[in-house]
Amino acid sequence: MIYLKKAVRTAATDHQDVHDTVAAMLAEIARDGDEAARRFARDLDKWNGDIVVTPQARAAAAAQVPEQLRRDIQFAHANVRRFAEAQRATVQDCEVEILPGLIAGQKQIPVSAAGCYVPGGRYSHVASAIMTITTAKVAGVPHVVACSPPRPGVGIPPAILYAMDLCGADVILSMGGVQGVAAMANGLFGLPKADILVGPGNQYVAEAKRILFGQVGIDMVAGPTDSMVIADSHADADMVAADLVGQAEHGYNSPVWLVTSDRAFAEQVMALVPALIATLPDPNRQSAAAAWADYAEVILCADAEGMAQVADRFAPEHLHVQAGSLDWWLGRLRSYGSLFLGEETTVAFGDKTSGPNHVLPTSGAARYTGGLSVHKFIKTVTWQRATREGSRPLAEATARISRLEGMEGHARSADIRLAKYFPDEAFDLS
Ligand SMILES: NC(=O)c1ccc[n+]([C@@H]2O[C@H](COP(=O)([O-])OP(=O)(O)OC[C@H]3O[C@@H](n4cnc5c(N)ncnc54)[C@H](O)[C@@H]3O)[C@@H](O)[C@H]2O)c1
Ligand SMILES: [Zn+2]
Repeated sequence: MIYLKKAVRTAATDHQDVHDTVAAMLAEIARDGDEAARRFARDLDKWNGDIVVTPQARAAAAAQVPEQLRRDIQFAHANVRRFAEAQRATVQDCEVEILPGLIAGQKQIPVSAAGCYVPGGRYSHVASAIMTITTAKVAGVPHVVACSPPRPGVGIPPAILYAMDLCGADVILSMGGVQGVAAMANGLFGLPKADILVGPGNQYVAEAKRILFGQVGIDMVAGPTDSMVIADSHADADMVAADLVGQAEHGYNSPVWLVTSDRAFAEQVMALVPALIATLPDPNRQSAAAAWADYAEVILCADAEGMAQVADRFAPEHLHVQAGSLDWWLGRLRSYGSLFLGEETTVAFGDKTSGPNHVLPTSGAARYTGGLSVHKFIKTVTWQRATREGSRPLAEATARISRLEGMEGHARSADIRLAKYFPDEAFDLS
C-alpha cells in the first residue's frame, strides 16, 4: 500500500489537563451534590432555570417543532426502534440439563436505571437522543434518564427535547457536560443512580464516563468520530468526495480515510475535496478543513484484499464500501463499528435516520467491540439448581479439587451435603 496523503496529527495531546479538570469537578459534585452541579450549569452553560424538565415544558417543546421535522424525527425513531427490537429478539434466556439432576440457565435482565447523554454544545444532536433512549427503552430498562446541555435563556433546544420525550425518557435533565453525567451517575435531583451511562459527548463527557466506570457501567470510551471509504473504479468521485467532507465536518480532529485501488480515482477525489469544503458554512468549514489537512489519509492498495487488510487494521468507526461485489466485502471485513454497503446508502443516513445505532467505537476500538445496542443495557446472568442425586458427583469432585487448591472451607460445603444426603455411604474426598 502507498500513502497518497498522510495524516500529520493523530490522537489528542491535552489529555492530562482534561483529566485533572474533570476529576476535580467530579470530586466537587460528589461532595456538594445538587448544589455543585447547579453551580457548574450556571458557570459553564449560563443556566439558572429548572434542572428537571417539567411535563409542561416537554409538552410545549412539541409545539415549537415544525410538523415536517416532527414527522422526520418520528421516522428516525421508528427505524431505530425496529432495528433495536430485532436485536432484542436475538437476546434469549436458555436452560440446559448439564447432567442428570443439575439444570442451569441464563437470564437476560435489563439494568434498572440508565443515563443517556445527549450532546448539544456545538450541534443539536437530535439523532443521539433517538439512538440512546430508544435502545434503552427497547432493552426494557424501566428508568431512563436523559440529559443534554441547556442553551442560555432557552434550555434544551425544542427538537432535542421533543425527540427525548418521543423516545420515552422517563426524566429529562437540562444539564450537560461533567455535571450532567455526574447527576445521572450519583442520583442527584431525586433520581435513582444510573447503572449504566451511555451516549457520545465531547472530551469532558468522555473523561467523566471513563473516571466513573466501575462505579457505573459505560457503553464505551469515545474519541473523535472517524470514517473510512473503500472505493474501487466503480465508485462515483463526486459522491465519495461529498461523503468524506460530510464526515470531516464533525470536528477538527475527526479523521476521514479513503482507501482505493485506483490511483486516478484517488487523485480525482483529492482534487474535489478542497472545493467542497470551501462551500460549507462557518464554522463547519473550519472543522472540515482542519480535519482534512491534518488527520485525513488517502491510501492506494493493489487490490480488494489489500484494501480489506487496511480497513481491518484501522478498525474504523464507520466503514463505507463503494465498490463492486458487496457480498464479498460483507463476508470479508472484520473490524468496523458500522458497515455501509454501496453508494445508495451513506454514513449520514446511519448518523441520523436509518436504524442501526450511531453510537459506535472510535479510535480503533472496533477491533474489540461493536457499538451501542440493546445488549449493553441487558445483563446476561446465570442460575443453577440441583437435586440431591445431581449434587452427589458435584460434591465429590468439588471437595477433592478444593482440597487440592488448599481451600478447606469450600471442601466442607461439599462434605456437609454428602453427609446429609448420603449418610450411609463412605466417600474418598482427600
Ligand atoms: N460518535 C458519535 O456517535 C457521536 C455522535 C454525536 C456527537 N458526537 C460527539 O459529541 C461531541 C459533542 O461535543 P459538544 O462540545 O458539542 O457537546 P457536549 O454536550 O458533549 O459538551 C458540552 C458540555 O461541555 C461542557 N464544557 C465545555 N467546556 C468545558 C470546560 N472548559 N470545562 C468543563 N466542561 C466544559 C459544558 O458543561 C457543556 O455542557 C463531539 O465531540 C462529537 O464528535 C459523537
Ligand atoms: Zn457523521
